[in-house]
Amino acid sequence: MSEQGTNERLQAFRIPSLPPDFYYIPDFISAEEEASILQKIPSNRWTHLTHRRLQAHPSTLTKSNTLLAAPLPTYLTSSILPRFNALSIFDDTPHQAPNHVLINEYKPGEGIMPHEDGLAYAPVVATVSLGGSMVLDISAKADGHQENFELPARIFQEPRSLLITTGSAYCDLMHGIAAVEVDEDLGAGSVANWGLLGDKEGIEGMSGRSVRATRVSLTFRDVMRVSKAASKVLGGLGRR
Ligand SMILES: O=C(O)CCC(=O)C(=O)O
Ligand SMILES: [Fe+2]
Repeated sequence: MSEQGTNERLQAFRIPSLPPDFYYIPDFISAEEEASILQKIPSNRWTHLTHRRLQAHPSTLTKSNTLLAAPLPTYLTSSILPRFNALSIFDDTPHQAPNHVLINEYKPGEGIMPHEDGLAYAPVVATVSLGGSMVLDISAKADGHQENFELPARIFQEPRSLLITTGSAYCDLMHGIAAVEVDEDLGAGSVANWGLLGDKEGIEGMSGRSVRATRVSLTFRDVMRVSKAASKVLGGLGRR
């Protein structure tokens, strides 16, 4: 996101105290939209891993990290893409729009090891959370210098929220989710996006604890390398 692309509205959601280019927006989608998306995720496309299950739309990348061009399903785009556009989130990526969505589902006690998302994608991830809350742990890479910021840090993601990770936050940091059933010690001093949360009171009422429920995340990305070959073949067949 360039300075021009980053509009005023987005600046209000920047997570202070962290390296630049994390933005957190609570209540990005409505409860009705959340329920509708959850209900439309196909039950027969999951790949099961030890600590989560996932599916990729429109498809998994090839071995050379190429996306075979195909549209995203409309249930993932109809309410969400116009809002991304209004915030100029993908204005500076090669295709100026997300072309790939990874859906991850975590049951209580599941998580994902610290990692970085790498070079197959433009350095912008927009993550919509559905169903449950959890803490995303942010840490510096072993070789990274981030003296001005307090790392590791924690970002609390509520259901229906959007987290944008871009710029150096994408390139220089790692993220992971602890495999726990309860996130603890949540408060103003320990959660980087505390001031931006939609429901701090709910956490305070639980003395800084948040019990995990099943969480589904939609990670929207722009894959750099796209092949039109497959769609040409299919289009050609379709015309016959
Ligand atoms: O579920 C999330 O929010 C994180 C998923 C993730 O890091 C990934 O798919 O690369
Ligand atoms: Fe990731």
